[in-house]
Amino acid sequence: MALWERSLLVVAVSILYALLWVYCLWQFRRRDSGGVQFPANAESQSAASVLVAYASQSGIALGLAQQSASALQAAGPVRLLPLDRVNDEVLASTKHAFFIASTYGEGEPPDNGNRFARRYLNSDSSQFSHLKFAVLALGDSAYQHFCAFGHKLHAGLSGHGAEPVFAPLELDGNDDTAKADVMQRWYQQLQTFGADIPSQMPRGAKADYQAWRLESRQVLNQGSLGEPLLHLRFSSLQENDQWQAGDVAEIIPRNSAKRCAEFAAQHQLDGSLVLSIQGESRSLLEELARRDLTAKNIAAPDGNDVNAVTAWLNEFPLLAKREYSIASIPQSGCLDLLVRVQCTDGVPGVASNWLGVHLAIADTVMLRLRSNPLFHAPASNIPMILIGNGSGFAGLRGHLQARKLAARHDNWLLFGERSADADRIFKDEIADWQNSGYLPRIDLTFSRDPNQPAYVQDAILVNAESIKTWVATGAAIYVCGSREGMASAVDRQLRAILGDSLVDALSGAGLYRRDVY
Ligand SMILES: Cc1cc2nc3c(=O)[nH]c(=O)nc-3n(C[C@H](O)[C@H](O)[C@H](O)COP(=O)(O)O)c2cc1C
Repeated sequence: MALWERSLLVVAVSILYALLWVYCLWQFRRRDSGGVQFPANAESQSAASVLVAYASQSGIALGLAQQSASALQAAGPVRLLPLDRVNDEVLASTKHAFFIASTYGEGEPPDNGNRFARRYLNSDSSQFSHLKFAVLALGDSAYQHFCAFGHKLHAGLSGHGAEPVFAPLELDGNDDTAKADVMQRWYQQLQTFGADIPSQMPRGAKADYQAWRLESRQVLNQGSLGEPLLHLRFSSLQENDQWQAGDVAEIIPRNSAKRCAEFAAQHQLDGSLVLSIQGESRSLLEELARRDLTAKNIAAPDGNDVNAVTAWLNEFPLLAKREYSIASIPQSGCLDLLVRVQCTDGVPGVASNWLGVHLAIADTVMLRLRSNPLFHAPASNIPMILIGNGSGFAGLRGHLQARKLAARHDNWLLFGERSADADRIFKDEIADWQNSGYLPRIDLTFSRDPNQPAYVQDAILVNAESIKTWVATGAAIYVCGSREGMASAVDRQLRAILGDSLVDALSGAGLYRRDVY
C-alpha cells in the first residue's frame, strides 16, 4: 500500500473512531448500559432526588430495580440507572438511593457495576453525608461469597458518609419462596418512602412454570475429549410463548427415576409410600425426584411411618432451578438449549445428567421464560461481532437466527472449541449461514488443534485491525460462554487492542454485552 493510501486509511479510521465516541456518548446519555428502556419519562427525571441503581449481569436485579422504581414513582420522580452511571453529580443531587446489586465471580460486581466499584469502593475520598441509602443484595447461597458485592456496596457507601436507612437485605435468586419473602420486606421498607407495593409480587415457587416437551436430543460432540454437549429441542404445550434472542430458560430439575429408586433402597424405604406434603399427594419416589439428595446425609427413620418419613424428607431442600441461555428464537418453532453434561470429581451433575441422559423423548420439563434485556439484540442497523466458546454458542445462535430473519448480513462469529474433528458444533448450520451470506466473517479456533492450537481470545489478537475497523463502524460485541476460561481472556484482549476507555464506553453504550457463566 502506498504511503498516501496508508495515510488516507489512518485518517478514515480516526474519523470513524471519533464518530463512534460521539455515538457511544449519545447512546450512554440516551439509555442505560444495557440498552434497557427506562420506565416512562424517567429520562426526564434527572432532577429526581430518589435514585434506584442496579448492578446486574443476567437481568434479575435489573427487573427488580425496574419494579422498585415504578413502585417509588407513586411518591414522585425516580431515576433508574445502572450502577456505572452513578457518579458524583448523580449522588450530589440524590437524597434517597436504593441499590439492587448482584454478585459475580468471587464476590465481584457484574459488568455494569465495575466502574462504580473501581471509583468508589476502593477509596472514600468523596463524602456523601447528605445521602440516605439501602441495598438489596442478590446472590446465590451456593457461592462462598454470598451477596458479597451488595455488602461491599453497603460498606463502601457507609465509608463515604452515606447513611443506611435499613440493613442490607440478602436475596437468594435460586430460592423462589425466600425471594417472595425478602421482596415483601424490601417493599415494606420502600413503602415508608411512599412506594406503592406492586400488585404483582415476585413469582412464587411454581408460578409461571409451564410444561415443555422434549422433542429431540442430539450429542453435538461425538468423540470429544470433553464432556458431552447436547442439543435439546423442546416444544411448548401452550400457545404464544414469547421470548427473544438473549433470553433465559429457567428449569426445575429432577433426580432421575434410577437415582430415586437407589436412594429409597439405600435407606430401606418403600418408594410407593404415599405422602401428603403441603396439601399434595405424591409417592415417596416422586417426592425424592424433587429434592436435593446431596444436601444432607441423615439416616432415614426405621420402618415406613408416613409422618416420620415426611419429616425426614423435609430436611432435604427442593432442587434449585437452573438457568440456560435459550439457543433459538420463537420463529424457529421450538425452544433449543445446549447443555453440557457436568461431572465433578466423578459425581454427575443433577440437572445436566437428568436433561442430557435420563429425560426421555416426549417427557416434559417445567420451564419458565425469563427476559434478559442486558443480552438483547442491538439496534437492527448495527453490525455484530459474536464471540464465544462451547455451550456459549447457545446465546449467540439465537442472535444469528434473529439476524437472518432481519436480513442483516454484517455478522462476524469468533468461536472456540477443543478439536476440529469432534467439537465442530453446528457445522452444517454455520455453513448454511456462510453460504447464504449471513456470516461473511468467521474465525473458528480449536485449542487441541495439532498444527495451530488456539483459543478464541487468540483470534482477537490476530484480527485486531479488523476488530478495530468493525468497532469503528459501530459494531456491537456480544460474548457468551465461560466467564473465567474465555470471557475474562477475551475482555483482556479487547482492552489490549481497543483500550480500557473505549471498551468501557462500548459497555456503557450497550455495544459490549456479555452472557457469561
Ligand atoms: C459465574 C457466576 C458467578 C457468581 N458468583 C456469585 C458469588 O460469588 N456470590 C453470590 O452470592 N452469587 C454469585 N452468583 C449468583 C448471582 O449473583 C445470582 O444468580 C444473581 O441472582 C444474578 O442476578 P443478575 O441476573 O441481576 O445478575 C454467580 C453467578 C454466576 C453465573
